[in-house]
Amino acid sequence: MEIKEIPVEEAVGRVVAHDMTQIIPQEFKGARFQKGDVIDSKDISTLKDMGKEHIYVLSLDEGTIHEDDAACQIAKKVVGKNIVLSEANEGKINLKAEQKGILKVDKDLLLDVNSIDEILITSSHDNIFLQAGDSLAGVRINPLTIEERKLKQFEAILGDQNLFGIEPFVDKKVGVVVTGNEVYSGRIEDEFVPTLQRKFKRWGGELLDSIIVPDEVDEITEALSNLKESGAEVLITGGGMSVDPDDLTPKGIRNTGAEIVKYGVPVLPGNKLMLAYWDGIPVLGLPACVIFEEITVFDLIYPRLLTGEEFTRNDLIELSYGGYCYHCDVCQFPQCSFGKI
Ligand SMILES: Nc1nc2c(c(=O)[nH]1)N[C@H]1C(S)=C(S)[C@@H](COP(=O)(O)OP(=O)(O)OC[C@H]3O[C@@H](n4cnc5c(N)ncnc54)[C@H](O)[C@@H]3O)O[C@H]1N2
Ligand code: MOO
Repeated sequence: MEIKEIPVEEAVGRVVAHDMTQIIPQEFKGARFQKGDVIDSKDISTLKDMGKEHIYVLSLDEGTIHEDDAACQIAKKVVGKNIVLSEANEGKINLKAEQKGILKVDKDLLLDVNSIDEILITSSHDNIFLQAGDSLAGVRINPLTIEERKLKQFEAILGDQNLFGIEPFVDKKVGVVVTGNEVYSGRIEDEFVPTLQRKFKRWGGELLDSIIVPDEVDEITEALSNLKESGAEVLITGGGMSVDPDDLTPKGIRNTGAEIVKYGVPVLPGNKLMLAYWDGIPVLGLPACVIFEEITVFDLIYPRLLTGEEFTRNDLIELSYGGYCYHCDVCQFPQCSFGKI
């Protein structure tokens, strides 16, 4: 890389070799141009206002690329669907969510591409919930200029894959079966439906209908069947998931003929959750801790179900790492370690 003096009129597209200060009394004092900035046509007049007839620019060696251009090229290659890119600045580009959804990160590939020292790609966690406009990752070029061969090396590792994508939400109709003799008989007021309504507001989905049944296996199975018939796209049961003789909900779900993915998930709170699929419809058996705790395993699984993701037994086992909630005084989820793999 070489430093050259050139007339400002010839500076468009060239790279500034050092910071250049502008002072406008009562208005501005600072580096109007910084080392590494690329000059565009609008900048010529500003440079003249600053008294510059000539400036120092960096001349790129053959086979090298400016940090901003390289960051742009790389950022475009690593993004999949529903992600937008910021402008390049100081060799860095931020990636943001174009719409609400679940972030998908190819973690292994992320580690592979970061084996090139000149390219630094930083990511949020796989499977986190993002609102439109949320930042999720950064792409930075380490030196001011990077050799083209490093970009080729990066492309060879990436192939036709990408690192990041956002799976959008689809609002689904949810059928809820509340179980428990104490609720059915009216001894206590149901807390499941109000809790779930709050969760639907936060994550999405809408209540199709809810049915309260006693702790009777056949009644649980029949209520699920009725809600399925009515067009439920997700089925949820509340309560009766633990070890007492009256905890009969898992049996009620099994008796529908649904395929059980797993009963018992290594996440706290929420160990006693069951996930099954019944003709492709997810069935979630929720333990009663969901009505007591602010955030549980439900909040890790349900938003992903809204994207149409199909969970395997292994996906549920993977939740064990990071699946321990700290019960903070003020809950910051999802900006915390809960559910981060
Ligand atoms: N010895 C063990 N005890 C418990 C275990 C265990 O593994 N071994 N598991 C614990 C876990 S984890 C959970 S979570 C809880 C609750 O599990 P259940 O889903 O079986 O809850 P229930 O027995 O049905 O009810 C517990 C409690 O919550 C009230 N409840 C239930 N449904 C409603 C509702 N719709 N509205 C309001 N309140 C409701 C119910 O009246 C009980 O007071 O079990 C641990 N125990
Ligand atoms: O389903 Mo329970 O967490 O684990 O309280």
